[in-house]
Amino acid sequence: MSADDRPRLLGAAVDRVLAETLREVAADVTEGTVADYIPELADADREAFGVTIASVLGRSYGAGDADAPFTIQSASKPFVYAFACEELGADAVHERVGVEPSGEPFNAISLDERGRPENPFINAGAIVTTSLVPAADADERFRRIRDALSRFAGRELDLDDDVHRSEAETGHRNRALAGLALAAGSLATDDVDAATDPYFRQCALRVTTADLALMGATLANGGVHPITRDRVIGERAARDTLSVMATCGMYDRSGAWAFRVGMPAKSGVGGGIVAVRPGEFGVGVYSPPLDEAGNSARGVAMLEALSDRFGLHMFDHIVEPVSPVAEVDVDAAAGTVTFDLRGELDFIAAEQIVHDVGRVLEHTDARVVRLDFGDVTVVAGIAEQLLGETAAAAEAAGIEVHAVGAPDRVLEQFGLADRR
Ligand SMILES: NC(=O)CC[C@H](N)C(=O)O
Repeated sequence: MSADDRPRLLGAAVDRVLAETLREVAADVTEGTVADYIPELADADREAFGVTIASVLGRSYGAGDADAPFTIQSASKPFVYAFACEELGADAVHERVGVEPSGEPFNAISLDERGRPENPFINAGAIVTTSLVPAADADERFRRIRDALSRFAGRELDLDDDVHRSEAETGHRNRALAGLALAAGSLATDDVDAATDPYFRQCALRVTTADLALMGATLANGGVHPITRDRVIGERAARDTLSVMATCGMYDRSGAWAFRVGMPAKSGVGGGIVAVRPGEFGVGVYSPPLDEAGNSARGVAMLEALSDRFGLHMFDHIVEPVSPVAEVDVDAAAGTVTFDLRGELDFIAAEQIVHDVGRVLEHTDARVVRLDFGDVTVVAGIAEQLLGETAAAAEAAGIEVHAVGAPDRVLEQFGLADRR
């Protein structure tokens, strides 16, 4: 083994599981039809099949045709939506497009009672979202979208001219959807082409599963690219995007997807799917044959298998979280009790702390409680309230509460800055 092989070897276990799962899925899933309503897509290699997982720490794991290029198609939509939310604020975006799963195919004629497409991930809503990106004309709009998507990927994405031309020549239904949105007052320009032209080009941007995985990892990481460290969007826009991906990402299979896979995701007719494990990683999968809903058949099966194998469903039960109280130290002579706290303090952690403090106070006559935050990483809003109110109640009962060992930021967070 050369020194150069060593870093690679450290991730080999994940690469191996990915390769094995890919092989099993390829053997099990043989149905699906390559999209041909955009003529140029019909030439895709049916057997191409690849996967990449990119973690928020910047490491990537892959198998199969992980680096094969394909057009991003509808997997561009969450990133353009995120960009529009970042530029305009989510409220302005939702003046013109909703956030309801449509229960309909990707190319459905969709307008709600307010004249808005149901969500930004079906074509009608995606075209409206593209039209919202502030720009003087179609060229500038596309340039801004390409720049934004390139920042999500961490490299300059290029356009597949043939696929773009092919869709521009045949995309009459999308032009009609843009026309309906214009008539209903939801398109942000009065020139249909100024919306559909950049939309067709955004769909024809070329990516690999490695790009999709990093784009997903940027969302997983609250909007910061794991490798370039570029803050592409704010945390709120990242959260908003993941919310819509969780409910609307897989068209009229969004319910079955949430049930079986349980990860925010978005598919494209080029055969790509991007999925996200918030806080942890992004996944990119590629296989051109599509199921009846227009989602990559093997891609869906691959993510189902990974979700099962790695326990990735967002509602999987975390059995026993470690106790937020690492140690309790009673100094009877001094009349103090010190609680060494650790980790991420969410509601349950705060509940545990309050419970432990109460029990210790019942069994000692300590008059001073010291909460040591030295090893605490985050205090969630709800934990902040619970601990703050407990501290106030304890003081009312004649027990002093001191917060120690925490950065000021954490102390201020729950009103203990003056209790040191
Ligand atoms: N589902 C998709 O990927 C559709 C994208 C494609 N460019 C279209 O508008 O038809």
